[in-house]
Amino acid sequence: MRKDVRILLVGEPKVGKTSLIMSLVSEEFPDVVPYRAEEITIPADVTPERVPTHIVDYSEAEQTDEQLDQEISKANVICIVYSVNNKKSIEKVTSHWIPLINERTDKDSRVPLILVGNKSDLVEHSSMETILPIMNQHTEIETCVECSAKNLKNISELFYYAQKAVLHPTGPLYCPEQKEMKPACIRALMRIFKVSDLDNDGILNDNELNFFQRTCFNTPLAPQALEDVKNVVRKNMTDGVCDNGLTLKGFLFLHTLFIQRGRHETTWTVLRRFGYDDDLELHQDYLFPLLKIPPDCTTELNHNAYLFLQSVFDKYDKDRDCALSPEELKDLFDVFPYMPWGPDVNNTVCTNEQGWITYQGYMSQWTLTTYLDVQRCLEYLGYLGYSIITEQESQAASITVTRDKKVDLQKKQTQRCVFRCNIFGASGSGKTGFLQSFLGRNLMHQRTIKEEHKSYYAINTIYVYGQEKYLLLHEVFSDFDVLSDAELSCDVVCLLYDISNPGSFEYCTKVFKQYFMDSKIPCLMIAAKSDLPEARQQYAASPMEFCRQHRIPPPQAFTCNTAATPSKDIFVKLATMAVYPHARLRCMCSCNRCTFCLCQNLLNSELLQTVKSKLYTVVFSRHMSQADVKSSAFWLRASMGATLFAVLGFAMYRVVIRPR
Ligand SMILES: Nc1nc2c(ncn2[C@@H]2O[C@H](COP(=O)(O)OP(=O)(O)OP(=O)(O)O)[C@@H](O)[C@H]2O)c(=O)[nH]1
Ligand SMILES: [Ca+2]
Ligand SMILES: [Ca+2]
Ligand SMILES: [Mg+2]
Ligand SMILES: [Mg+2]
Repeated sequence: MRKDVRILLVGEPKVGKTSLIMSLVSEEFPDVVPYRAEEITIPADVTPERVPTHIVDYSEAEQTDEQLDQEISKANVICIVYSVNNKKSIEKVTSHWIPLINERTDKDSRVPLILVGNKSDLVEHSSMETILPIMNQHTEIETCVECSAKNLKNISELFYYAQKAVLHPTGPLYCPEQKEMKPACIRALMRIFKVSDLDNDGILNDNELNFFQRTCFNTPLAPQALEDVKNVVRKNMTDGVCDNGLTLKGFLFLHTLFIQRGRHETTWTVLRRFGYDDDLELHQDYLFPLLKIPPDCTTELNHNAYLFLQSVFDKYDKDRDCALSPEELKDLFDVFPYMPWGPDVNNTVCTNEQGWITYQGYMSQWTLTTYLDVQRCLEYLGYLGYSIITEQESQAASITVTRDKKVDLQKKQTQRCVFRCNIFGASGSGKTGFLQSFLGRNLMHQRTIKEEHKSYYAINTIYVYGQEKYLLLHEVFSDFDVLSDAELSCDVVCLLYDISNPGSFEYCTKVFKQYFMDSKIPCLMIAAKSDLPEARQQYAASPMEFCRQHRIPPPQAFTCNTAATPSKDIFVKLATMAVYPHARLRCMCSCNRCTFCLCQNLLNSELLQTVKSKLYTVVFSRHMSQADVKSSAFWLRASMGATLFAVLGFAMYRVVIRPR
């Protein structure tokens, strides 16, 4: 809504423009007036809509055509004044004033016009017969009014209409010829109905109506008023009220009624509360509230946002099978102007046997959007009416901006819940297979995925030391020239090669040397397709040697060519490395230097005793100094902290390497 209103009065000389203004201000008819009144500003608190209002006079005797043009382009609403006892001044409305104004304003942003018939005290008859056809012909005419500056009739009304024409224009809402609401208005009200229909049964019951009323007008409806509203609808249509609640049809009828009775400010209040601007588009400020994200920080949904999204899921999972069928999904996104999730989403998150997005998959996808494109997430939550339903200031209240990653590293702890793993590998090395196994899909299943529905992301939850985290895998396109910052900044790097393809390891070594050798991001080498016979890699060092030279954990065998669902162990390892990148694991036997590592959590527990007795080892880190390496006579490598759990029952990877 506009923050102020500028009303311009135009018309033939001597029709009484200046007198109208003076009468409004002094509440009495001035006998003598100047040609042109000074511009006056009425302060917000004395106007009915509480918006400062400027009133501007025009006089041909004092102003040039250029000055008039300027005033026309500055005006928000123009009153064309004629005198009811002066035929010529009426003719001039259509022959001169309307065309002049239309020429000076562009078609899309036409200013509303008000036809003002002054000096009604001088005649018995009304000019409406002449005026109504003009009004029907020119849709930009918002309203017409007859008044008298002399006996102060309809003066304040005139200015109120003018103000209202700017603040609550009927143009976008209603088509007077068809006597019905315009499609854009109906669409907006349908969305509002759907958002307000909290249980998605197609009816606004008393609770939902009261919530709606409270959100829009800040007061609940009295029980009697609620009944009255329903009775009005009942009287006018058969299916407007159902099970003692308002149907969509009834809801739309009510608004048509408001508008037809000239109470369109009611409909505007509702529309604005739900984020619409004067063109009935969702306002940019509504969809994209300000949210500052400093560099090296990531974005996650907070607890309340997950609760809200859960309620949305429950609302649309009508058959309660914990998955959204295509129809249910379509129903959910009905409040969006477009379908936000394409078929690739089904290959980014977990689905059920039918290939439908499960509850877990649904939450994962929201988490992904929040992480990768928080603006989009804000937009989506806006369509769902997040701020209205949760009674928050804006969607920004749903987002946690995490602490700077550098601080996390320094303090050696993190509150984050979402971690990103970028996967590099030569073309055909099995990256997609790796991503899909994270969603529990083996090779057989993966073959059913259409190329055009493929996703370069996979996200799922994983437990890291008993805490649920989201791990986001991203397949980096193998033919890159330069890597974007997003592809370089992640929490853990996966270098993946195909053990059966002798040329595929070299690619990993190149990527590693070029981008990650000197970075602090932990790296893990994946020996993919481990079900196939191993070929000797065409590279100076074997993968094992390469890893040792560069102090990264040894290659991890992986295959998704299994009958059952692929194992999750590798993803637990990755997630652990991502969550605890600082875990410069040292000696776990008796050196007491394990100040940072995960075993700190376990120090006092029996678990550690078990670990100690079973594994007198140095868990390897590539941040470890040469001295550390040499001093250990016998050491065993495993992928960082994951080892701890690996020993305690998980499958474990161990290599014993002779000291050099
Ligand atoms: N009877 C009657 N006379 C009016 C009314 N309004 C204005 N007049 C008279 O009409 C004459 C013209 O009024 P103005 O207010 O100067 O008209 P204007 O439209 O401002 O004229 P310009 O500034 O020359 O364009 C004056 O003599 C007013 O007293 C009215 O409502 N009734
Ligand atoms: Ca309902
Ligand atoms: Ca379902
Ligand atoms: Mg004047
Ligand atoms: Mg691929």
